[in-house]
Amino acid sequence: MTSSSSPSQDEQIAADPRTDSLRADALMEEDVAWSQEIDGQRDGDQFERSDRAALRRVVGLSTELEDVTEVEYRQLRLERVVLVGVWVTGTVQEAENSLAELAALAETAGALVLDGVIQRRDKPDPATYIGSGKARELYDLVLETGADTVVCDGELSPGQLIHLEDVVKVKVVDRTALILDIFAQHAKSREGKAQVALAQMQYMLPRLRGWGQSLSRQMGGGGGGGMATRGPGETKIETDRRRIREKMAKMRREIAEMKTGREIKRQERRRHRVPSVAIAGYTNAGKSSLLNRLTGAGVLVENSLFATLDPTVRRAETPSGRIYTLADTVGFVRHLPHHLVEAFRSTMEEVGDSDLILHVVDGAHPAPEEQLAAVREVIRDVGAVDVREIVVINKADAADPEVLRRLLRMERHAIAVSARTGAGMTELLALIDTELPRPEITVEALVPYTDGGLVSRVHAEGEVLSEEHTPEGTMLKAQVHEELAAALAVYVPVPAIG
Ligand SMILES: Nc1nc2c(ncn2[C@@H]2O[C@H](COP(=O)(O)OP(=O)(O)OP(=O)(O)O)[C@@H](O)[C@H]2O)c(=O)[nH]1
Ligand SMILES: [Mg+2]
Repeated sequence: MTSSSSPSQDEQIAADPRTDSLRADALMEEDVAWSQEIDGQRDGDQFERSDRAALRRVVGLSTELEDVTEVEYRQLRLERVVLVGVWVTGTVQEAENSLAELAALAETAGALVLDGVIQRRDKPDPATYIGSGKARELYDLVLETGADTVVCDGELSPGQLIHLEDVVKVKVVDRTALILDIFAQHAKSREGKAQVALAQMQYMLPRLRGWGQSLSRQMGGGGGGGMATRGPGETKIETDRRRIREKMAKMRREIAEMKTGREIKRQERRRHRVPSVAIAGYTNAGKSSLLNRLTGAGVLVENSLFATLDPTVRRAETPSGRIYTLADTVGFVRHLPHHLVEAFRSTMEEVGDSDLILHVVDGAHPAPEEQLAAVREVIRDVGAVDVREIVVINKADAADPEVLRRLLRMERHAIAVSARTGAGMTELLALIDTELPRPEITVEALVPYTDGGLVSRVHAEGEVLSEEHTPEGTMLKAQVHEELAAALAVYVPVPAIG
């Protein structure tokens, strides 16, 4: 149909007979703004489509392409997607934010976002997620944009995926699958990879029939019947299912073993009573940037969602010289797939186990309050309700000062900082110092110079109130934790009986 060198755009224009005559003009346009040009000259039918559409178009969603090489690169290996959301509750702004986030997720997964629509409904359609009429309009949009995948903003049942695929004639995936895919791409450690693989298998198991298996659709209701009614395909699916279950069991055993190693390290830290601070927060809030800024850790920072999947723990020191650990954690997202919450529970327990949570929120995001709420929900989920929290409002350099004021008013225990410029870091460090639990036991001990290691420990793990070098050894007065107090007990001078 076309002999041009940039096939997909041409094809998609040419494929639509209504725009065929516009093709030559469109090709002369230098940039990708062609779609608006064509929009302006649409025939009546198309205007009507947008008029009657309860499918509300969310503007500004298309992936911004920086240069031609990127266009070619993306077209070679990436999927072209159209997003669709069902807007059940809340304001239109909230619904649009959710779809904008889905667009960011899709881009993080490597897709090119062509368009996005939302439909207002009381609840998602049990058969096709969006209403069946709207599903046919979605099919038009798929044709028009040349998309090869539709991404739905929710978790769809296996049946909904199949039925919607039937109508739109391209692959349909949901938010859960998308997030699983990103996690799979980003996991680096052996444990992280295993956890994601396990979550993917859990997700796949009930959907095994779904993927292009017309057979399962013919079988209909629940696949009752005995051997006699069972086709060869069904047997294959059952075999697959059994294999997946076996793999999952093996994976669970492996994960349990890997977890032990991390547990031991964590207990070691606990035994030494090193206070721990966990940096938690919504994905892309700037958690890794903050860790880097506070400790020079050199952790990967990326403007993409879920850049961090493997928890990093670094040693840090308060201005007063106390040692503590600072842990970077996996980012949170609204509607975090249940399987992933389970898979990453052990990682998130790191948050629950800490003495202090630095809850990082992106002050420059359009809806920081929603992010705060979503993160708190997960924190509650992993049972970390009793841990003290400092809300760290990040990206103060880019945020609207009015929003910063609003957040600071709302959150009693909050501080505005910028991990990028370093603004607010001194204050944050001081705040961490005051919030970290202090050792409770006051001791006075005369530690001989032969046991200098113990003096160093008191400095690192406790708080030295006074220190004096005498001929017999170091005279220390300090606040220490129980174990250290026990170690010092032998050097506590026995009061003279007078
Ligand atoms: N303007 C501005 N941008 C920032 C600031 N802190 C971080 N960023 C940017 O925000 C993006 C995300 O930063 P990360 O530190 O990777 O965020 P994260 O919370 O670790 O993200 P995940 O690991 O993906 O959950 C990067 O592009 C950073 O450069 C800041 O204070 N100001
Ligand atoms: Mg990170």
